[in-house]
Amino acid sequence: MNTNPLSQKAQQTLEYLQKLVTTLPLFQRLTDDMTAIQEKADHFRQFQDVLILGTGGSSLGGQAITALQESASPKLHFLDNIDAHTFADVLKTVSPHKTGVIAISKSGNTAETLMQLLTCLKVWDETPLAHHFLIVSEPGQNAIREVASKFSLPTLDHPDDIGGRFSAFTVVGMLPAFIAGIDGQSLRQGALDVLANLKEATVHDSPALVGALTQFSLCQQHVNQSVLFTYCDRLQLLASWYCQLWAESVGKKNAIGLAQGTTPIRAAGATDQHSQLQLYLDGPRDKFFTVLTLAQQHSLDSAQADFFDHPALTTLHNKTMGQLMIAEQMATIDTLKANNCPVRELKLEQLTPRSLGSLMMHFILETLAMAHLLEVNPFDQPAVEQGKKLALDYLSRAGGCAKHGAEVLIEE
Ligand SMILES: O=P(O)(O)OC[C@H]1O[C@](O)(CO)[C@@H](O)[C@@H]1O
Repeated sequence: MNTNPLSQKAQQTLEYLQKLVTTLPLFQRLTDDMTAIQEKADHFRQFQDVLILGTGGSSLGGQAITALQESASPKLHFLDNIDAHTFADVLKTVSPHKTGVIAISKSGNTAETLMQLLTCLKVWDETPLAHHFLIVSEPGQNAIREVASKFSLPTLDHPDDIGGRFSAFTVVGMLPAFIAGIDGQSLRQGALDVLANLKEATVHDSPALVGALTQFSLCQQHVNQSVLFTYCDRLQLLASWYCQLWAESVGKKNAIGLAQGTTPIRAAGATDQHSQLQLYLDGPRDKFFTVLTLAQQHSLDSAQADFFDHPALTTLHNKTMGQLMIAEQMATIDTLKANNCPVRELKLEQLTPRSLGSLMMHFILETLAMAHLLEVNPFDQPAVEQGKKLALDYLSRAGGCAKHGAEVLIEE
């Protein structure tokens, strides 16, 4: 019997994950019928533009998945904020008669999403609303369902037993995926592939467990930031999705009130080599790096530079942009290693719906494993409620914004 405490924790965490696979709704629903979602998606595919309202887990999964959209239409606009300037800019570019609007909110009570929806309903008031709008929310009574009922808007159910940040494989991610023409079944298959491997895994060959254990051990040594460096623009939104998943799941107090968690950070290669890398290599040794790379980068025609003298140009001669990207991703990994920074590479042979599904499921499992190791509940987010209540309180009090010196510009 192994008496090393970390080995024991590892074994318990693996058993926890393997049990979750057979019990947790998130994993059970991966083979659910998607006919109703596909039908709604077919309807929305007729539009030129589709606005997807919602925030956090009701938006980020869809954003990460639809980054793989190949077709130009319909154009999807994920509006996940309440910056009226951005909202107005998008509204200027779309014609209500040619645009569908989908509002997603698990709880149905999120102020930001409700404000977005109420704003759109006014703009679309000369269109048949039931044709243009769709509401996705959990069953039962809530604010967004009251709006749906008042305006006779069609609805789809968000599963009530799958939390927002874990919902990318449900209607929340699948509906945008189908609208964008992405093969949602393959995406789910990628997730199922990872679960099948987990069922057979040991503590030594479960990538999710090994990833969580590495980060758990490092965070005992005050390495409490987790940088996800993506070398592919289409994976930048995956990094945003990952940040919410990780932050809301592991960043909280444990049963005896001790603050736990590591801070997720997004970095985009090669761009952020010219912005953040200096700090990463030379600054505080408090970061763990995951470099997400592609084995094959997209390539345009090779550059012609043999008629120049400067070595910065001649080095590029006959080389493609994809080759430069591959060289840079390798160089970043090796430089991090050379500077004794803890780093791992997650390499995708190809970026497809199936490989993306596998990657997302890997991160979900790694997050659940980390929460188990830290002894926190991965499924709640108690601390954010305080700010939500206060914001509504300020909103309802006249002059509340002035307290912070903020002003609201009202445009007629
Ligand atoms: O889907 P909902 O209920 O609108 O919530 C949106 C997001 O808000 C949060 O509750 C945090 O504020 C997230 O956990 C969630 O993904």
